[in-house]
Amino acid sequence: MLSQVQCVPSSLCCSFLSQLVFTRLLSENSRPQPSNGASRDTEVFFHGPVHLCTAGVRAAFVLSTQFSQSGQPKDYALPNASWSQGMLNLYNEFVEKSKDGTWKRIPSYRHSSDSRGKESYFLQFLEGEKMSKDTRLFLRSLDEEGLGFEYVMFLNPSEKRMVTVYQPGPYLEGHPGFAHGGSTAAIIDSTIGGCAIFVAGRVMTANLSIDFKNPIPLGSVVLVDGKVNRMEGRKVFLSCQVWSADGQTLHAEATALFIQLDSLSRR
Ligand SMILES: CCCCC/C=C\C/C=C\C/C=C\C/C=C\CCCC(=O)SCCNC(=O)CCNC(=O)[C@H](O)C(C)(C)COP(=O)(O)OP(=O)(O)OC[C@H]1O[C@@H](n2cnc3c(N)ncnc32)[C@H](O)[C@@H]1OP(=O)(O)O
Repeated sequence: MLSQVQCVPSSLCCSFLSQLVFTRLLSENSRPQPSNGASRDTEVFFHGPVHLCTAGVRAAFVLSTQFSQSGQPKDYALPNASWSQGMLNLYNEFVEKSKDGTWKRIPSYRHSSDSRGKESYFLQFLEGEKMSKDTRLFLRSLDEEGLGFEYVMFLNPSEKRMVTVYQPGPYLEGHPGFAHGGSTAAIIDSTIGGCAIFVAGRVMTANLSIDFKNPIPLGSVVLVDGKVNRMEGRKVFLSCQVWSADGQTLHAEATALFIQLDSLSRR
């Protein structure tokens, strides 16, 4: 139990918010705790050569693979000490909205294979896929908390909508002090990709068009709000907006086309 409290910034300990976060952590984590008092998410590393095959291109990488001490994959879509107060506020807002089932927090793991069987919405996408234990999801590729993509997604199934509470870290810098546009494209793609997967199963991005309206300061918190607008045969049309946490600044607007795949194995 102590290890879970340590995930929450100490300044929050007496606040109502900390109660919410703490309660949520307790309810979402029923995994057994380590007996030695160490954090459940203490990281253990090993190194080994693996082969990554993508679109016919083969390359050898040496990667480090991360596991929680309990042996369970770490869910990165839960609060950690790098999350700002603004990030926690938005997270708690959507956790509240999830209590009646309208919204659903999407767990997030470092490896695609760790997601298999854990989230029924995405089971169709993951079943039958060839997934290596040693590759990493791009947005979860950094070991240190807070340096890259800190985010949590919430799905609204009836609205075919996904929101991502997102805090870009310093390794995503483009212009000094601001997030690189490519990182913004990546979080948009992943957010609407989640929507597209929900409605259509296996999909790939065919087109993504982004208007960058206002730069995103590093360390700020934004809400990436994407939804499916319509499906025509195999084509899934989506749109997305990126707003500042206070809803006052529109950072980016996007439209996208995803194509439903019959099978990834043919490529
Ligand atoms: C997000 C997390 C949620 C949580 C999930 C939990 C666990 C999940 C674990 C892992 C999930 C991983 C990632 C999350 C998901 C998404 C985020 C990343 C998504 C990407 O980052 S993915 C990489 C970039 N992506 C590519 O690397 C695609 C390269 N590309 C191709 O592989 C082909 O190009 C393809 C397959 C797209 C289509 O090929 P194809 O042969 O199947 O289909 P075809 O060409 O026949 O087109 C059929 C109809 O679409 C029209 N059409 C096609 N392309 C168009 C275009 N660009 N503009 C306008 N119309 C277009 C045609 O005109 C025709 O239209 P019509 O039927 O009317 O004639």
